[in-house]
Amino acid sequence: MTPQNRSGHAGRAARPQQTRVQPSRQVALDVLQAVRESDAYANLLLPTRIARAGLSPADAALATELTYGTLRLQGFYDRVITIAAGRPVDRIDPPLLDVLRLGAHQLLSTRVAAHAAVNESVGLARTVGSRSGTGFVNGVLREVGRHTVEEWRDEVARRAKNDDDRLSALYSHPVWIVRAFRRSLENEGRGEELESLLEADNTAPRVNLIALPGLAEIPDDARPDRFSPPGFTAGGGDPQGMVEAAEGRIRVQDEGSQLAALALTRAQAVTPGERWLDLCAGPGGKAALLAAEALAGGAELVANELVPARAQLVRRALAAVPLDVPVWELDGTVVGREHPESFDRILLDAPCTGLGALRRRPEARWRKTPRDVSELTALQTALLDSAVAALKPGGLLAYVTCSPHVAETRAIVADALKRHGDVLEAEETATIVQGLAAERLDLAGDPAAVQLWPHRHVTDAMFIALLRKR
Ligand SMILES: C[S@@+](CC[C@H](N)C(=O)[O-])C[C@H]1O[C@@H](n2cnc3c(N)ncnc32)[C@H](O)[C@@H]1O
Repeated sequence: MTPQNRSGHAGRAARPQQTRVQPSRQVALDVLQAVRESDAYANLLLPTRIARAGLSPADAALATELTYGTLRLQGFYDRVITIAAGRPVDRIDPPLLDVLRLGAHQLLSTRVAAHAAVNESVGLARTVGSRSGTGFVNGVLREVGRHTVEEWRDEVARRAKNDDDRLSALYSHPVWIVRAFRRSLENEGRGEELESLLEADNTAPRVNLIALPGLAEIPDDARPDRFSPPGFTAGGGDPQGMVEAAEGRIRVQDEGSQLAALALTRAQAVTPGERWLDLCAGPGGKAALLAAEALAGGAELVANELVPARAQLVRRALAAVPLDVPVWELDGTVVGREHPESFDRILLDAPCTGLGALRRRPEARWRKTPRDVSELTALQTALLDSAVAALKPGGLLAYVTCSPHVAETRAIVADALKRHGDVLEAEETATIVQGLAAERLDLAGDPAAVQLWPHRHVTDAMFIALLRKR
């Protein structure tokens, strides 16, 4: 594999053919740049950019695939680009690196013809940098395109420093995340599933929907979820159209999130007049499901969310349910002190690293650091203490994260059980979740908690632990 030894000021390169950049590639590049430069969230920015560019549905789908695919496999593409360019990626102009990543994705992971991928990338390079950069991009991508993805995988693996580095490179996850996932799987005696998990994280998630129980029905032509009774994927129809037509009574929601909320609401029969609290409710997906379940069972619900803009989203989500749900904007860590022993059931869907939702937030893996874990675990502990204080004796608490990191999951719960051992006990969450699921889940590890996985359950990696206050 021949590195490109040019300086990046490629006066010597053959002049690439002039091309008009195809708009979906321009949109993808704009989003990649915004993600890199201003920490934008691809899932929020992409729809706006697609609308602004007036892309057709086909072009919008291409822009989405290019953006998400490039962000997911960025770690692998960077290794390839390093070899092809003969220099580490941190010595490549960042705007040109965006173009190279997007080009490498087209060459190695799509059916885009190689000449189109290279020419379009050269066109994009022209829009972002100096004229000299176009020759560099042309040379590097021609080298990338000279080998198949399998050959690149072999080469990248051959150069890896150790096995964690190999997995990190091939599956495009930072090493610390590879190690965190391994630890969590080993904790369940399933360490051998690591590569399947890493691979599943690089697969686009299905758009999963929920028909809020008692308020909407799963459409006849839909495919019901395997596990969550109100969950489904759309048959032939457009999921977004379905959501709009149902005015919020049908919503987009991952199956794992549905199971987490249902674990709390269906763990035992609801006594009318029960008071429920969703302590960290924004943006309100689980709050809407809790509200529907509360309405059906005659319970009351309070939602709380610290961030006012997110509290607004909770109000919007709750508008679909004809139940009066107050939305507080309190710091959840003080709710226990201000409202002691006030609630029969509490959902603590804690702020977390989100490492369990990397399929849908592709850039998150490059942003999070181990330091985020330690900051979040302190907050998770404080929120859990507050939730325990706010729970009535006999009440039930669901501690939930969309992260499988042991420090954010089993360690937080074990620590709380130790500190509140006089009043708090673990429920057999696995039995409860199996009891409500439409089909038996393949669960492993300590049955006091449930860890869902993208590779095993095709859900986000949600963690659910039910705790009872004596
Ligand atoms: C994982 S999200 C909750 C997701 C939500 N349950 C849903 O299903 O849509 C965690 C939320 O906690 C909020 N949060 C962070 N710190 C908080 C605090 N101290 N008190 C209350 N909410 C907080 C965040 O703003 C975020 O909206």
